Amino acid sequence: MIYTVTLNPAIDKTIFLDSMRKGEVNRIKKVIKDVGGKGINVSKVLKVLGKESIVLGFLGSDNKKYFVDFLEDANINHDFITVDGENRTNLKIIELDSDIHTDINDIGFSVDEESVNLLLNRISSLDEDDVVVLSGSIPSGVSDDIYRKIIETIKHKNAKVILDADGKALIEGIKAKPYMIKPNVHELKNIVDFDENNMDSIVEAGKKLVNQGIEKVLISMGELGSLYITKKDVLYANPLKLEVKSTVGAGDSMVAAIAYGIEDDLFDLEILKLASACGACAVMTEGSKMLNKDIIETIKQQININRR
Ligand SMILES: Nc1ncnc2c1ncn2[C@@H]1O[C@H](COP(=O)(O)OP(=O)(O)OP(=O)(O)O)[C@@H](O)[C@H]1O
Ligand SMILES: O=P(O)(O)OC[C@@]1(O)O[C@H](CO)[C@@H](O)[C@@H]1O
Repeated sequence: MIYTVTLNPAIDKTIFLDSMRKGEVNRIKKVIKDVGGKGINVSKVLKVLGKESIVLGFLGSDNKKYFVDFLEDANINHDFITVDGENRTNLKIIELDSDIHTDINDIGFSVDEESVNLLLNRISSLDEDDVVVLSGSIPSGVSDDIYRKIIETIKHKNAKVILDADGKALIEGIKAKPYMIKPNVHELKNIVDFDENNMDSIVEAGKKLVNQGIEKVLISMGELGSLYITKKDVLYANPLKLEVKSTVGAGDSMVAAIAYGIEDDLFDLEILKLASACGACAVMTEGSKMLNKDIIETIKQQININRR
């Protein structure tokens, strides 16, 4: 089974306006709302790909129904620990005149120690060979080394953990040597030093992490495509020229494809192809709405993978 963990779910509120004028009243032209949070997004894409998963994590009691109704309508399994407070609303601002996209992510609820222990217990009961996705920011009250603790709890069971985090959560998390990580270039900068304008230097940074014991590193580089680095191989996926509707969830869509590929024992090349198609499809989709499987299949045919 694939488990996704979302410690800090979010309602993604995408607002469209002509341009943002600081210090003035700005009028919104259009709003869309989606149920989001990185792990939840991964489970949404897995559903589209035809794969079952279970969403774990924390869910604030105040607006819990909005999330539960969405997940149940979409037939996505969930088993959250309910905590006091409200799930955050993250603003995704799209300025139509300049096509600038800005994210303003809220802090979210605070979690008590008892709830953290309940989650750790729930995760410790996972089965051998499960695939576990740990992604997104850590709410207040939860320590920065939570992902490290979770990985240490389940690693001996042969569970394969994919970690997609930023800052201290990533720095701490990689100490437990997850099976795979999916940093973007900015996140990678937090853990290794390299020249982001030089592809060879980015590859070397990925290799350094593989040599430290992380088996696979997928580095997403936005409009420049992505690199998939293992002990045996360095694969590069060319980007496609796309109409960018929203990059929100592009990384999560790649992570979903990786989880799918790991569970189905796909070759790395196939995983990267599917991940790139899912990432591209997310970019072509408004907000963090559910992707379309036919579009993913069509895009997959256009992805070129080169060995480096
Ligand atoms: N502007 C773009 N044009 C074409 N493809 C893109 C673009 N932005 C993203 N992608 C595709 O989506 C993948 C993931 O994007 P990105 O590197 O921005 O992930 P991310 O920063 O983790 O995203 P997020 O945190 O918003 O989910 C890229 O590797 C690429 O395949
Ligand atoms: O604040 P975090 O947890 O880092 O990121 C949260 C978030 O930006 O990630 C998803 C896109 O990847 C969105 O659905 C959500 O709003």
